Amino acid sequence: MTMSTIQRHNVFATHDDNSRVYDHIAKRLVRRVMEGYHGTVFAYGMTGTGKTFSMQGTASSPGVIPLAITDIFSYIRETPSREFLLRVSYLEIYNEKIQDLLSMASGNGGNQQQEEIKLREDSKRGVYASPLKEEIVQSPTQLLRVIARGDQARRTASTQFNSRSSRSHAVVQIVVESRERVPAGPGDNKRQGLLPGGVRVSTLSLIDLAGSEKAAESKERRQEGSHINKSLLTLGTVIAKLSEHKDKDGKPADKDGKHLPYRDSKLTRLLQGALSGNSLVSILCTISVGPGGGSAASATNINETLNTLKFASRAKNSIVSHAKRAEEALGVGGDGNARVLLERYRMEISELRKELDTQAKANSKKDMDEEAERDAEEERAREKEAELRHEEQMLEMQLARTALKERIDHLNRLILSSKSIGVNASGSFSALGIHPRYSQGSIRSSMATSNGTKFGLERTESMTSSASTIGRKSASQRSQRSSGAEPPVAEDDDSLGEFGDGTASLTSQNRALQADLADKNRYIQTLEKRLLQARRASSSRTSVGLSTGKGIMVGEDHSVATLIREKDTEIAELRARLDDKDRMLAALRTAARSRDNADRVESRVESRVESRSEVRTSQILDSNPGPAPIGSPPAAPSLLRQVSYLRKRTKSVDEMSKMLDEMIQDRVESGQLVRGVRGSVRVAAEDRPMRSTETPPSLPVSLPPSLPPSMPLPPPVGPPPASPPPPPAGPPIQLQLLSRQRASFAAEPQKPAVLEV
Ligand SMILES: Nc1ncnc2c1ncn2[C@@H]1O[C@H](COP(=O)(O)OP(=O)(O)OP(=O)(O)O)[C@@H](O)[C@H]1O
Repeated sequence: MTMSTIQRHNVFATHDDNSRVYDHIAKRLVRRVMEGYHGTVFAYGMTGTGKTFSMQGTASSPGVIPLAITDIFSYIRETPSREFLLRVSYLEIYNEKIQDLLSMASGNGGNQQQEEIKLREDSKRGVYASPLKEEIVQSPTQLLRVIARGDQARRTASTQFNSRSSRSHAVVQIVVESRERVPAGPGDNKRQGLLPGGVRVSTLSLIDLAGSEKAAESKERRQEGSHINKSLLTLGTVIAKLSEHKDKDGKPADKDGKHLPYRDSKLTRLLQGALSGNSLVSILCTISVGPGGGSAASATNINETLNTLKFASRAKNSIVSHAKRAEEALGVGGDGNARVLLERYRMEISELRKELDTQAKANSKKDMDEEAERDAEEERAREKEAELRHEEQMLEMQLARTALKERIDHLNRLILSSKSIGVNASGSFSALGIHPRYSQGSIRSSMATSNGTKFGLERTESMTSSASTIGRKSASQRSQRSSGAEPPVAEDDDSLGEFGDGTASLTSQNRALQADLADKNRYIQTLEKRLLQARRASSSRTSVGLSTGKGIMVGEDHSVATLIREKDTEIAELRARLDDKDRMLAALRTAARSRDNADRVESRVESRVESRSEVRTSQILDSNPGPAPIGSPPAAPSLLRQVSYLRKRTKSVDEMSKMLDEMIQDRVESGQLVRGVRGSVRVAAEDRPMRSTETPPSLPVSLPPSLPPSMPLPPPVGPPPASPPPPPAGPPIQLQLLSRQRASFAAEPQKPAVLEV
């Protein structure tokens, strides 16, 4: 074979840059790869002839690999009807061992332990190295950076012909996955339009072979050269046989019909698919035509150049590509399809999208729930505010109710005071009426009731006893009735004729007064209800202020304020009427006491006359008088016993007077009473003189319930009687004074009282 017989295709000179070389040998192939064909571009030639320079190029003159990468992404940009996924691997065959340049640490040598990479064969993928790291790249820069990292790990060394000679075969594989885009429907968005279809997988292999070389000086270089030469020899053998023999089907085979020796080297084994016609192949053969070195070197270069040209010629004639576009793989079944990342990613994306939709729905539902929750919170806040407002209104109404109830209680106290006075009057005055000596005495007091507990109990007791004592007549009159049933209170005739027109009794007056007060209470309750209704009807908040002088002032609600003022006026009138009733009761008591005094004086005069008559007609001295029976006076007491009896009575009266003095002194000391210059005593709270029409108050006293009705009473306090009273038949009577708490009546300014002794 001479140079003239060698067919020359796309021969480039030294001054031709890499882009021109790429455009002629690789550009169309790369485009085919993007369309689904397998493609292989490798550089073959003697060491130092520019293989690496042509494949990688320089920054100013990029080679086939960077230009192919540029075209790959340009094609992706120009093909919107498809979507692509790119993954890249980078390996080297060094001394017939496969090294993963992307898994190796940077630097020359690759000392890092790696799992042995073996070549495997798959019906769909063909021959491939495994395990091999693949990196998915999304941009030209990223892809170039990955390849540059592998270049740094590639083994290079200085040789006789190249200061940085490649000592291995380097294989860059770019796997291109692509799939047709399905137009989005009218209701679909852009992403939903990317419906999964068949995925097409193709591989672009860019191989920078090590240069064949003659025996090197160093053992290492010789060993490397041996493996390099062996692999290149096998490659040449395969290509030579491919051009010489075909099987009956026209497929390349050796002369015996056996398969070609691809397995004799890792290089031919890896290039089996490409060399057998399953891939588009482009071979770049480099030779050195210029003078270099000595004559020996020139002779070597010539031989290598001839070998390269022979290789190129055989390859051109033998490598017949019958590559077909890769079938679109549907689904992810099988080992081959398992590598279709685009499908897997698409399914993963679909699943993630569903999950995203689910989360979006959940978020939407959550948002709705949160919005509902916010609405509920706002509603609760409004309800709480309304509740607080209602509570404030209720509190204001409660204040108004409290003020009203205080007035009601005040009126009730007035009523109870009136009743108590009546009871006490009936009890004490009845008792005084029963015992004329006490009713005749000068003890006069007016003690109003208080709400004290002790006093309440005493008052209750007094009221209980009043059922049998109220309105009783004098002892003589009572003794006349003693044989019969106790007359009812309503039949009390004491008051008849004593009270103005003489038609109404004290009880009747009390009942009328209480009925009147009950009516007033009901009216106050009605006013209270009207107040509440007015407050509820009012939309604006009203402020309620309590005025001690004017009662309740209700904000701007003049009608309510008017009602309250009217009520206050009625209460004031009611109070005035109560005072009038009290004065009327006091007048009744005074009249009853005057009548009792008259009866007692008459009885005392009769008793005194009888006593003197008996003294004259009986013997003066009685040596053995004997004890007098209890309950009846002695028929003929001796003078000495009379004297003794008088002393005892005097002592009893003195004791009672002493008790009263002590009580009055206590009240004077406590400030409740004020003693006058003439010995009179008045209530300290009294700020106005007692009117002449008012009845002097009487000191409430009560008799022990065990006191027998027929028991003689001690003499009244005051001027001693002209003659000694009949001798007592029993123990001296002890007056039970009501407790001091009754002095709290002083807090009632409307109830003036004067206590005189
Ligand atoms: N066309 C060219 N223009 C300018 N310089 C070139 C050209 N071809 C090769 N060179 C230079 O020649 C030297 C050797 O080139 P290169 O390393 O590419 O050879 P090689 O064939 O890869 O050798 P080896 O097989 O030993 O790796 C490099 O310094 C490179 O820059």
